Amino acid sequence: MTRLLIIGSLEAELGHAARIATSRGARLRQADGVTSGMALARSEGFDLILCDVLHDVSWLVSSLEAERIACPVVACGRNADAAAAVRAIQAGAKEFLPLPPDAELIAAMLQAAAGEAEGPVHRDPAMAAVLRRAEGVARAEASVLITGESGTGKEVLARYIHAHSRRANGPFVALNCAALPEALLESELFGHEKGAFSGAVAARRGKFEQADGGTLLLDEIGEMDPRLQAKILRALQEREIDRLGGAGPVRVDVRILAATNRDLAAEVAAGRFREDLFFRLNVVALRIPALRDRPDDILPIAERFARRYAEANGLPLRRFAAAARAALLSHSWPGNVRELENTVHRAVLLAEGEEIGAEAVELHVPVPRAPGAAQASMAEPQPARPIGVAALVGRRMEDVERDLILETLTHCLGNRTRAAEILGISIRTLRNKLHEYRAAGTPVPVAPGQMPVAPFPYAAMG
Ligand SMILES: Nc1ncnc2c1ncn2[C@@H]1O[C@H](COP(=O)(O)OP(=O)(O)OP(=O)(O)O)[C@@H](O)[C@H]1O
Repeated sequence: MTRLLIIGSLEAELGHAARIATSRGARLRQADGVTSGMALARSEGFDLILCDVLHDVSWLVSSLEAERIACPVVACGRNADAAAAVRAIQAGAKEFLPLPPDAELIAAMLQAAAGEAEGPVHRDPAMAAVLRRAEGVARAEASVLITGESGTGKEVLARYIHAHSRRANGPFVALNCAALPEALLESELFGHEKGAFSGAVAARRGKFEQADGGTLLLDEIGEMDPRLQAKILRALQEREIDRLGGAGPVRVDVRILAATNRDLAAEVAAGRFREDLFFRLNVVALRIPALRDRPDDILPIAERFARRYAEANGLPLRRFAAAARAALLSHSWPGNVRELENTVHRAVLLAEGEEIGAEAVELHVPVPRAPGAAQASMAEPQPARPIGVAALVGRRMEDVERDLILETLTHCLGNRTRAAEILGISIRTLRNKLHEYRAAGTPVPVAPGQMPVAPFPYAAMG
């Protein structure tokens, strides 16, 4: 079930959008303005926010960013208001929804916000066995530990378990435990009262409370600090949590799924992960095989992505030519399904002609990892031209940053959202940097279709 927040009056067209959304199963909340909308976002957590352009979309997006509330914002406005649409996208809105709303468009938005609504694609017997087992345990209440290399589909499997569980109508909330420093992770998990620490300007419900009645996925749990591991254990055993600065425990009804690409048993043996928590989480263990170990999945998953990215870019659906299929099957996919997704995305944009040919399928040879580097670094496509850090010595930080940003953008065919994701910076930061580079006369890559007259992939202005 998608949790939707609408900011704006429900009296006119937005009311119609709200009715379509609820008829498609969304759970709806409404706020009259961005300030009250922010207050709801802090306390409840949403999968999607629809904001009327009559309100300050830019303030909303930057406030969400500043408070690290990850939630896509779709701006909406009257059909003819092209300038408002451009302003909203520039302000960081993910999409623009013209009003009066189109029912199919709303359905597609809700589906995209709910994540993998289509479920995992599979043809290989190895993956079929994992999914059978997942379905079997879905209806139980036990915790499940999902392991597998980075990008194998651990979150997709967690959503699948949630969708087949008795909690399917409750929220599914995911948190990446490696993405935040310990203090922030703690308040993200358990919430805090206003003034609990400097910077806690308003009370905020944590992920445990947001997931009440549903499922909480703790992704990359192997990275969690032992002190927080103890708090998670308490939440599992007592079914209650303590907000930071809170007056007393809060009861929560949450099923925990945990995912990791580490060998947690080895982490326990090394004294880095609590044994009691490990046993508690590991009641049921599901291991997703690496993509290279389930070759029959490669082509069906590639076809799903080819369809998805053709639709998203308004391009015709094309089949893979025989040579392209052979190339996909011969690669070892160190970045697993995520790498396949990036490769197919690029191929869809690069392909010319009736079919997606082998020349559009760019496969990158992985760069050897530095000792101790997180495995997650293998998830993203590798740089086209591997460079050792030592080779950068003597260069200015600023120049290296610019080259990295532009190279990543080229690699993403000018897609800024994707580039910002890979670089780990906000779209806004990326946009500001690109403005600077352009102002200094450096050409900046643009996405195909964005600048029809400019030669791809570089345009002097974008
Ligand atoms: N079987 C599948 N069918 C369709 N899409 C899939 C499948 N498995 C993974 N994906 C897609 O591949 C990408 C990576 O999947 P996901 O985020 O679930 O991996 P992960 O193992 O959780 O990654 P990480 O270890 O980095 O957290 C996502 O875009 C997801 O939608």
